[in-house]
Amino acid sequence: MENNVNFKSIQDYKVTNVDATAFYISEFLSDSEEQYILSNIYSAPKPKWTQLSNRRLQNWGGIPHNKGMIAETIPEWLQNYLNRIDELNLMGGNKPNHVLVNEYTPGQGILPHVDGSLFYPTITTISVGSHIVLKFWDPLPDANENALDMKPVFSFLLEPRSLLVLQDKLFHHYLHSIEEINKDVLDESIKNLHMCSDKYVKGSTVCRSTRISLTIRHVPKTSSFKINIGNKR
Ligand SMILES: O=C(O)CCC(=O)C(=O)O
Ligand SMILES: [Fe+2]
Repeated sequence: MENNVNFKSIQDYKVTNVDATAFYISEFLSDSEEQYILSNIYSAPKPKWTQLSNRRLQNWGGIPHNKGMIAETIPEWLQNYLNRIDELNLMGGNKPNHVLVNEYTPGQGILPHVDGSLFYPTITTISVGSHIVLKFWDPLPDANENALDMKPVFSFLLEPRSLLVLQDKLFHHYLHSIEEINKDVLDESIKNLHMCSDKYVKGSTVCRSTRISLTIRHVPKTSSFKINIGNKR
């Protein structure tokens, strides 16, 4: 399958007008790759989906756990994209080994959170099917565990077929969320608009359709699970 972008270096895609560190690649995937990913995700058996209250998801590569992850083989259609991410050398020599697929219909989203210690601190996200706006929040210094105070600081437009990379303070410090709304206003809070296609015009409102994200990360501790069948000794 053809690769739309000839990378000189991921550094050429750094989002320079926000705190460290984000990279954004518009058109990371071709149209046919996007269709290929969508058709594979939607042909997964129904039990592969986990339904949450505000989205549904698929786990590939295993279920991350603080004691580690029992590694499951990633199918070839998906491994292909993990290899593409691996070539960018974003995970300190570790290979991406886990993919969380999230599906959001218009009006669905995800509450502010940080991804936490189960993962090597690089998040890579491929978006397909629709755009979405990812919003970042600064936790306030007097935040306590009961009521987490935070203020919105900026947002990124994630176009279909794009790749987003988050590291450093954008992994550890700022929370990220997707608002549960049907359309997004492309206002001045969106800091990567200049890196997006011209079709996304500043000040306009864009209606969401169903978006799938593939969050590709490295889970540090993995083991393979060996089943002993018929050997009781
Ligand atoms: O769908 C996205 O881009 C965000 C998903 C996310 O934040 C997560 O899975 O931790
Ligand atoms: Fe997240």
